[in-house]
Amino acid sequence: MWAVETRGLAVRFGQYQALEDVSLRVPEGSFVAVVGPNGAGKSTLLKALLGLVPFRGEVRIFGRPLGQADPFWFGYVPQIKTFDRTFPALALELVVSGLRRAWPFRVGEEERRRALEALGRVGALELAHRPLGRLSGGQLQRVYLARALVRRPRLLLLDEPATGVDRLGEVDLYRHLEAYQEETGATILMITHDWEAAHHASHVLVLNRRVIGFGPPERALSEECLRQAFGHLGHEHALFLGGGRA
Ligand SMILES: Nc1ncnc2c1ncn2[C@@H]1O[C@H](COP(=O)(O)OP(=O)(O)OP(=O)(O)O)[C@@H](O)[C@H]1O
Repeated sequence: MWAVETRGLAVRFGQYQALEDVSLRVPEGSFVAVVGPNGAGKSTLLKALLGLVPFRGEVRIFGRPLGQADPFWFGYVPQIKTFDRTFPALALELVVSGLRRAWPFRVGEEERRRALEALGRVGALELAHRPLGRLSGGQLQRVYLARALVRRPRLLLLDEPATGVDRLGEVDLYRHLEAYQEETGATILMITHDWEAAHHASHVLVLNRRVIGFGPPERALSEECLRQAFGHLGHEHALFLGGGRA
């Protein structure tokens, strides 16, 4: 079964065409790195899959039209660069909000247990009772990941989850994701600007308003695809084509 299937997906913001004719079939259990230049429509694609932006075309999730998909199938880590740090809440409450459709003003025992387990899973148990405003960028990323994992999603959509995370934390993050995937068989789509991470994915989607390439890293990240997506081969890409930084 396809975890995600899109046909002719298109998103327009006023006069601006952010995505055009995106047709994709993502196999269940795959780990897809989504790459492309700034403004390529990567975040917009994830939002369309979540039904957060209006689109034309067809989206099916695990075989069902998007409108009939169970919201609890999805786990989402948005870009958190614009997070409001004055928002008065504890990390634990943010994680519990992943189990609800509304903000949890009271946290039940079972919810607390599950939230603590999710925080433990991403190595952030000690952050549970910290106010969100006192977390570093990398710590906040972990808490958001715990929030996405707490509902044990079949489809995990991650928008640059390693932003603000140090190199060691990044390796740790990928380890947690791999462990979750191994345990549950979940499908993961992750937007990244990290070529090394893309190289380790099972599939790479190279996006620039349209699908430039989709397939195993060695095929999707061919020189031709990167040239089409980025218009040139910059320093990083040349490095990557040389076999990555590992
Ligand atoms: N709500 C919106 N209203 C109007 N334009 C938008 C909206 N959201 C995104 N856009 C535009 O659509 C284009 C794609 O944006 P998107 O955030 O999907 O790109 P991206 O590939 O995720 O970029 P980045 O790598 O910089 O995060 C951009 O030109 C952006 O300005």
